[in-house]
Amino acid sequence: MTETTTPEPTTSEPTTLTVDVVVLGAGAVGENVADRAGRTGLSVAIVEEHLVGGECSYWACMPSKALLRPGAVLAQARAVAGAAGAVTGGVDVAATLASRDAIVHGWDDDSQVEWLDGVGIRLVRGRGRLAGPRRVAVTADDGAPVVLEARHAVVVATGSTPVLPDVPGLGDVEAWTSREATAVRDVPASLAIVGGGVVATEMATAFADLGARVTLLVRGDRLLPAFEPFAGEAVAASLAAMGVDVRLGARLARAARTDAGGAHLELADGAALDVERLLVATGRRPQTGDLGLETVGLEPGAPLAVDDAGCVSAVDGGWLWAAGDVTGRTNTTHQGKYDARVTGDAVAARFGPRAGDGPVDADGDDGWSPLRALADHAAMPQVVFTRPEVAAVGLTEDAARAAGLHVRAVDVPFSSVGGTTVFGTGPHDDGGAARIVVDEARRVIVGATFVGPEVAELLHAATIAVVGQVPLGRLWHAVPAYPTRSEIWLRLLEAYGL
Ligand SMILES: Cc1cc2nc3c(=O)[nH]c(=O)nc-3n(C[C@H](O)[C@H](O)[C@H](O)COP(=O)(O)OP(=O)(O)OC[C@H]3O[C@@H](n4cnc5c(N)ncnc54)[C@H](O)[C@@H]3O)c2cc1C
Ligand SMILES: NC(=O)c1ccc[n+]([C@@H]2O[C@H](COP(=O)([O-])OP(=O)(O)OC[C@H]3O[C@@H](n4cnc5c(N)ncnc54)[C@H](O)[C@@H]3O)[C@@H](O)[C@H]2O)c1
Repeated sequence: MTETTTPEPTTSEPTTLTVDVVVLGAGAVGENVADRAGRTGLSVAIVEEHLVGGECSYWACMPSKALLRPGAVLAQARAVAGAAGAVTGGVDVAATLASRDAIVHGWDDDSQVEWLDGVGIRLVRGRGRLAGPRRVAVTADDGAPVVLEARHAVVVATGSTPVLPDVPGLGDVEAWTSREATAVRDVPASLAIVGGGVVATEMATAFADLGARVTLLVRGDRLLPAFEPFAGEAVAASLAAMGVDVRLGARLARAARTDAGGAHLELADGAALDVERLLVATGRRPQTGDLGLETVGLEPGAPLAVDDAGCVSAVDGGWLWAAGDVTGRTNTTHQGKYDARVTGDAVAARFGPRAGDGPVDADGDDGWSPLRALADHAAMPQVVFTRPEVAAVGLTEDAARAAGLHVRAVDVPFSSVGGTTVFGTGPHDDGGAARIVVDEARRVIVGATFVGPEVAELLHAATIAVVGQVPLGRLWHAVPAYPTRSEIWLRLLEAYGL
């Protein structure tokens, strides 16, 4: 379980470091794999080419939520009589950007590096590539080559990168991805966003709050296509009420740089617009293009398909593992970290000091083994921090039917709940709505969606109900407090017929 270093005689030769486990990528997922495997006594080295903490801490979850929170608070205050009068202005742009800077620690990862040091994980800074079985070659930041040899396992947690559509002229307009948007210093007067998913809707909300004139160019016929249709409809209506120009069925055909340095955009239907900035938010792909996958017989660029423990079973020997965005299996931090805990524990169970004490892939008493990421199949939660927020877990009605389940969807508006009156509703906000999707064969909830202001915190109850497969008859005895918006649960069960 020790770490050994073999310095080579000349500086051009690589230094070889041998550890039990090598983790490639120190985002939230890589850090959690390293922690879970390392806490059992395995020696772990983690390779990171940019900042320890990865996308989520510096360019994704945290800065985007910092940009969104002030507008959400102001909107909610405006919805409450007695508080509304105290709101005399809009979002304070300078203070919001300063708060974002503080939340991302000024893009400095000292505190996370300190944490790695504290738990005994060896950080190797630089770009890593697989160089055959159990070997990772790193070009360190100072240019010195390092070879990491893993006695037992290499875990890939290199995340994902934005996918840019093939639009003529896109390269000339220096289009933003979510990185530039979340790190914004000068808010553009006008911003066009291509995409209708999570990044597009969150950034449209944030930049409208920050004072930009926002145009949303959505290829499809609705926003947030992965969610229940009423979610995208509510967000589209709210964005329009905020002054965002939401164009459905809009295809960007061509882009060109304007004399002023902005972007001239031509749409497939012949319409055109000039904007100061263009943000492209058209999805992400697993980051496996330049990882040396070909040295272990895998195809570069493809997601690293894993089994429920996180093992890349296409590679012989059980030494290659992966977790997080790079697997194409999850696309949120919380679910990636869940996979990381499972994978770190599975690696420890297979190779750690207690390996051999018991079966490594045994199911728990109820079939839910801690060494298998089963929630990925049945109960992934996600919150979209738009206004209204969208909070969903499990299957949509359509997805459940496509999976062959005989389901019934039950819909209830939040206006039916006393707690909503106290919480407050605004002029363009009716309080929102909720849906549960019930598997009629088992009378359990397989999906739930809440749409409304600050519904994020309502989600975990639904996640527990879905993972716990709590029968509706038993849920009936879970009494929500009055007057809270959790009474939506009572209304949903009544609407079902209890
Ligand atoms: C704008 C935006 C907002 C988001 N908001 C949320 C949110 O609110 N909630 C949520 O749950 N999810 C959110 N997500 C998704 C979330 O950011 C990702 O799911 C999460 O970051 C994935 O974590 P990861 O560790 O797998 O990958 P990453 O965070 O991408 O980490 C991978 C790390 O590997 C490093 N790396 C890659 N290749 C190499 C290499 N060859 N050598 C060395 N290092 C390498 C990278 O530098 C990076 O640090 C958001 C995403 C975006 C784009
Ligand atoms: N709050 C959160 O949990 C959160 C926030 C932001 C991002 N994320 C995650 O980050 C990832 C990336 O987000 P995203 O919004 O970029 O992806 P997404 O998959 O959510 O949405 C992509 C959108 O782009 C559209 N699109 C795809 N190709 C296109 C093309 N060629 N032209 C025009 N439109 C096109 C799609 O129809 C879709 O509307 C997602 O997996 C998301 O879950 C999560």
